[in-house]
Amino acid sequence: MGTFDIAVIGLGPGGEHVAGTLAERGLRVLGIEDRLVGGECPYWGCVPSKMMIRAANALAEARRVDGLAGSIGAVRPNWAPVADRIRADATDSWDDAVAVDRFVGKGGTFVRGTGRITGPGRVEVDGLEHTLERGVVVATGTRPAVPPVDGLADVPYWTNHEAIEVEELPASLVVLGGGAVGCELAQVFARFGVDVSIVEAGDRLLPQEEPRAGDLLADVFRAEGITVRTGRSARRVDVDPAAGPDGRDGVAVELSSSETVRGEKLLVATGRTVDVAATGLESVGVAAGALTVPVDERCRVTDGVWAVGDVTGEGAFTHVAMYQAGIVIRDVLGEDGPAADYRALPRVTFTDPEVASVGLSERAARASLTRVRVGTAQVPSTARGWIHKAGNEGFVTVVEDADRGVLVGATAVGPSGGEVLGALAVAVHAQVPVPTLRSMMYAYPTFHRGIEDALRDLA
Ligand SMILES: Cc1cc2nc3c(=O)[nH]c(=O)nc-3n(C[C@H](O)[C@H](O)[C@H](O)COP(=O)(O)OP(=O)(O)OC[C@H]3O[C@@H](n4cnc5c(N)ncnc54)[C@H](O)[C@@H]3O)c2cc1C
Ligand SMILES: NC(=O)c1ccc[n+]([C@@H]2O[C@H](COP(=O)([O-])OP(=O)(O)OC[C@H]3O[C@@H](n4cnc5c(N)ncnc54)[C@H](O)[C@@H]3O)[C@@H](O)[C@H]2O)c1
Repeated sequence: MGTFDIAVIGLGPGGEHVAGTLAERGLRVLGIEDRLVGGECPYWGCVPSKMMIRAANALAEARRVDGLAGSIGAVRPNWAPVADRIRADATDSWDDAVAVDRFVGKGGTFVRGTGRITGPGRVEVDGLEHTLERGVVVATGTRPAVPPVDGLADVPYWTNHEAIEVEELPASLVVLGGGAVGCELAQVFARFGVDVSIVEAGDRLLPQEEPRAGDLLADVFRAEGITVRTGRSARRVDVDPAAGPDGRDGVAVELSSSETVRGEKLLVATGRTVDVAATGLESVGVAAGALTVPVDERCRVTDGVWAVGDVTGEGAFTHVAMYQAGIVIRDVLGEDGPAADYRALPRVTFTDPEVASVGLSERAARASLTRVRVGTAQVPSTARGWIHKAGNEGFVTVVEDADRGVLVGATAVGPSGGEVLGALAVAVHAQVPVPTLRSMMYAYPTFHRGIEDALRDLA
């Protein structure tokens, strides 16, 4: 039992930033983490998946040498350096000692355990209660959502954890879910020679994005040998002795369309879920059935309780968690600063081509605004796209609120789509007038010059 100024439950990117900064600023901070300090992002999310993508993209580029720069013969993928790098460089063999020391070095008190709010100003960690004089920050993130599919619980499926920790690749993989996790990992494994089938319940891959982004990605995936099935979900999953190599069991997934997809392994990437009740938030007034933790523009849940990161449902991205953490740090310290504003929330799915977007899609804009204009430029038709040749698939789309003359959304699909997004995010965030965007210079021949073409196409 102890008395602190603040307790932070969950030390993923959001919680770790709040806890470390407030400790550095002299507050008595109790940091509570039941797994690894750093959370999903460094151990099973952004960082190792982007190392996998970097390696897979190197293979894809090598395969593009033919027709551009001669011939290097067949490229022979080897997963070992990727697994080694994830173990040694990214995750320290899934050991967070360095991160714990860093937090303690800033003056924080660390406890490994499961935290739970028991009432205003009170937190319990594995049976021990602590008193908080300023409050509690909930930053407990998400866990994989596993759909209620018959038989699924009886087969040894992968979530992002097993997919990231894999040392030896399977011969074949069924990926359930064509969102960000499913698409990124499907392409990685396929580029390393795994026979990948992806099944997405929505009409297209990345259904949250502009429809033409998902369609384009499906074309690229099919050209790379990935089997893409959209508009179908899993009805039943069974162990299938015939689906694994050398007599090892695999899985058979029966789809709503009655087709059966077989693979040595099954990756479930069908979204994430927040466990509101487990954090005890009902003791401070949050409805037990809430799907996410409701917060105001200062990330306050109620007096003396804040929430940051995936739990808030404002966007499951590390940059959202860090952004909200900054707001909570200021609020706890009584400092001024801008309130949360998600109009220019950027999203990048790091497939090849990258699918990057900010703000509203065309559909969302048309649903909420009176006059909308949209412009699109195809990357292969831009000077840089044409020069780039192999791997140049993509487009830039801009969405304008025509009454105000500002962009409210944009999408950049293509090589370095996430980098092209930078300029578009500034335009949406700062509400730069479209005539101003049209009158500036765009360096020749860059990918971001496609923005100028898309602006010219606004209609
Ligand atoms: C495969 C994959 C790739 C991704 N790639 C990207 C990317 O490229 N870019 C990007 O921006 N985002 C990416 N994300 C999303 C990103 O990882 C999350 O948005 C981010 O980790 C959220 O941070 P958080 O602090 O909200 O929660 P988390 O990272 O989930 O951390 C929450 C922590 O709280 C702990 N915890 C939970 N309950 C308790 C409790 N009761 N007591 C104590 N501790 C508790 C958990 O163990 C966990 O460590 C990716 C996610 C995945 C799965
Ligand atoms: N590059 C990045 O920033 C990045 C990368 C990975 C993950 N993330 C974050 O993590 C979050 C979680 O990623 P995710 O891909 O697990 O979730 P997601 O919500 O992005 O995608 C899940 C997909 O699964 C589909 N689905 C749901 N149930 C299904 C079923 N029974 N059968 C077939 N398909 C089904 C959904 O239609 C959806 O398209 C993302 O929303 C994103 O915010 C970000």
